[in-house]
Amino acid sequence: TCQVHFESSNWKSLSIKRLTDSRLHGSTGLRSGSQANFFPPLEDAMLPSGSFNNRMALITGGGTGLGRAMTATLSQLGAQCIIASRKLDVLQRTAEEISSQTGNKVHAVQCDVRDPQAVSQCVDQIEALTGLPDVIINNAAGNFVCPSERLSPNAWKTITDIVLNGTAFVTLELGKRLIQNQKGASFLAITTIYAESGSGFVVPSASAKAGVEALYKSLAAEWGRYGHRFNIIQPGPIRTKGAFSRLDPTGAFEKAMIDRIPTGRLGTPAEIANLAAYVSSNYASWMSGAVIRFDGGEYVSLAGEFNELRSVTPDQWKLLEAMIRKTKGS
Ligand SMILES: CC/C=C\C/C=C\C=C\C(=O)SCCNC(=O)CCNC(=O)[C@H](O)C(C)(C)COP(=O)(O)OP(=O)(O)OC[C@H]1O[C@@H](n2cnc3c(N)ncnc32)[C@H](O)[C@@H]1OP(=O)(O)O
Ligand SMILES: NC(=O)C1=CN([C@@H]2O[C@H](COP(=O)(O)OP(=O)(O)OC[C@H]3O[C@@H](n4cnc5c(N)ncnc54)[C@H](OP(=O)(O)O)[C@@H]3O)[C@@H](O)[C@H]2O)C=CC1
Repeated sequence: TCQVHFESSNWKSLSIKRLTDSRLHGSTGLRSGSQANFFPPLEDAMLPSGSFNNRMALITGGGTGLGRAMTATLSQLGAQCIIASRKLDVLQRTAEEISSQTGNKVHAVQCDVRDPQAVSQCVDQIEALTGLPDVIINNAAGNFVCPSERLSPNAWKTITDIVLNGTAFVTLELGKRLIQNQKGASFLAITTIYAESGSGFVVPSASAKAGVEALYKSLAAEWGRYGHRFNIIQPGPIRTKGAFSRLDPTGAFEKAMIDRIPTGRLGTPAEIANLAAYVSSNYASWMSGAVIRFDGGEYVSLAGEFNELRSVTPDQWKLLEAMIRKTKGS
């Protein structure tokens, strides 16, 4: 039976008490993670094979993590891919591995997106290798958790240069050349759910990702006339070495994240790769200016003022309901 003593009628103190009381914690059966069984991730490519035949795709940061997964899916669906980032050895290894699995060529091009000259040279190289791409995925990013009072000017500049300026340099350089060549394209930016809400402890990333969203929504309006679509995916937490080593270095944060995600689990790289492939494909040719949150419900879970009441047990609800019903008038 439930042994909760109500010291006040404040539901928040009740909820916090429950979360820290191990005798009660197991009793709801709701937060055990078993709800993830309702939402199993599917790992195979969703679109028909050949959906990207004769199409060229550029994926920045395509050597690792989510960019690598998107490259693998696009390549499997027939695209010729170009992956670009700073570490050529990592890019070459990924390119060879994916190519050998899919039979479609993956090119590795070194590029630091913070440097507009390097971006221009990278696009020269791409033009020579494959011609201008039909699909551009701005996925490269930098981030780390840090109290804002500890950030140096260079720390701020490093993150905002990669995320906002890097995305702008790649997008503008390719956009101008595509316009000159009268070629249409799909642009996709990978942001994050806190681009919308802001978030403490990742302030340069939050500011830059919000800027990326403004850039993409603005260009969706301006460059439709040139045949360009611009869309945004905001992922929730998906385990990658790059993200988790910098945002949850001890691993202590992961359980709390899973507990607040209504689907009871992290996302997988293959799931976001399927969504990115759809958004970048001709099946989504009417989609532009869209912001797609892909987070298992984490954002709304964090936002709702009363969502902590999930941890109230049925017995506790009986008590709460009796208290509420006893109230007469205001
Ligand atoms: C758990 C996940 C849940 C949710 C995820 C949600 C959103 C995720 C968003 C993401 O973007 S995840 C992707 C993360 N991936 C990466 O960050 C990969 C690339 N990152 C890097 O290469 C580095 O981490 C980098 C961003 C710091 C850039 O490397 P670079 O070599 O160019 O920089 P420096 O090492 O020279 O540092 C520049 C500048 O920053 C200061 N700095 C670096 N780390 C920290 C830190 N941890 N705390 C405070 N400051 C830091 C460093 O000191 C330099 O400043 P100064 O010159 O010293 O002033
Ligand atoms: N994983 C997650 O939970 C979430 C991820 N995201 C977003 O997903 C995207 C991928 O992140 P994820 O795969 O997790 O992390 P990774 O660290 O694996 O990916 C980041 C990529 O960006 C590249 N990169 C970093 N700096 C530069 C630069 N200056 N020039 C060119 N490329 C650069 C890196 O390659 P290199 O080091 O070779 O330059 C790396 O391949 C990012 O936009 C991130 O913000 C958003 C929300 C959640």
